[in-house]
Amino acid sequence: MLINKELLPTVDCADFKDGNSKESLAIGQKLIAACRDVGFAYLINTGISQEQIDEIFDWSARLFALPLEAKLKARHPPEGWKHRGYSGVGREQVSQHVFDPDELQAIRTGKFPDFKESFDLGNEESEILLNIWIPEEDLSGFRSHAMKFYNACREFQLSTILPALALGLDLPKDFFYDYHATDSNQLRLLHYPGAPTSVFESGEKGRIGAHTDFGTATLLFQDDCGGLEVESPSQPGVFMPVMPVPGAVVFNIGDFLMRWSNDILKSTLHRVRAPPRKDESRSDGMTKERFSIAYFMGADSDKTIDCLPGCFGPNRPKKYEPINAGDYINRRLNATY
Ligand SMILES: O=C(O)CCC(=O)C(=O)O
Ligand SMILES: [Fe+2]
Repeated sequence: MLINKELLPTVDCADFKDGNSKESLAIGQKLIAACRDVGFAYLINTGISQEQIDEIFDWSARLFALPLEAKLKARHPPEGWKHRGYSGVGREQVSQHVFDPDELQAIRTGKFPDFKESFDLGNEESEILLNIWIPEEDLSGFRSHAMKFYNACREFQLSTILPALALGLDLPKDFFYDYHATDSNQLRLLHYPGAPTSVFESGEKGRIGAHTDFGTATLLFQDDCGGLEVESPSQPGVFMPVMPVPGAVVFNIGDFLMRWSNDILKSTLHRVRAPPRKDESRSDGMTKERFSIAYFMGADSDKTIDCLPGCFGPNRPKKYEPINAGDYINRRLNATY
């Protein structure tokens, strides 16, 4: 069996700088190779400091520890595409066209239902999707700190991720900017509560079912609990643990970029299971809670995309019609809620 290190390539972003050097090109090429071969990578030296990450995890813990009535003051609207605010345990169940059959069966029979709560936010300037905040008096300071972290992710997306993807695909460095200009991104704080280990083992509860992400790409920050698993590129149906690595951010691409690339880049199935028991003799029969934070990068809803230059040709015809980014994402979001 592959060990974790071999499963996910590590891309060191330290030398990317302004994206104009041969080092930047090499980073882009390594990132694209990871997207093609695995769909996932560990990124290091992202410029988002461990201090900033620890700080937002502290805020997340404070938010989810609030009484339910306070969290419900920022309740997520019923429409799936309005991805803002608080969703309580059991509100959302991820759905997927390409399930592995066991997972599909499990969801159909009510097994491994997602046992999680989440809080979503995005660009404060958006006129289409307004953020929904818990009142300041219930969680003073959260709004400004959450936006600070959102902006740090956005800055990394603009300074490094989008140009690196473009360079790795042999496209002009600024190719993706035009499609990601209006900031249609989403920061999602996730909390998977603790529970008796037996309920996870029996399938009465799960954490997040196997799915692919919808958008362009995702940054995923996880605490030290473990449990994230990614489908092995060489063994479909086999899920490999993606251990938390201090200082590393998990990166993956979503279905939108896969389609855009004519399926050259892979949007890979992943899920969160209860972490394996570490030390049986000390187990108190409980699986501990887990926190994670995802930053989903999405294309502007008014942009229409056609197959990326270089991803089609006489031997590789275009597989898909052009599609409007907003239509595509909303169709997927409405299916989960
Ligand atoms: O919690 C995690 O580590 C994964 C979350 C995830 O895959 C998602 O929200 O799309
Ligand atoms: Fe995901």
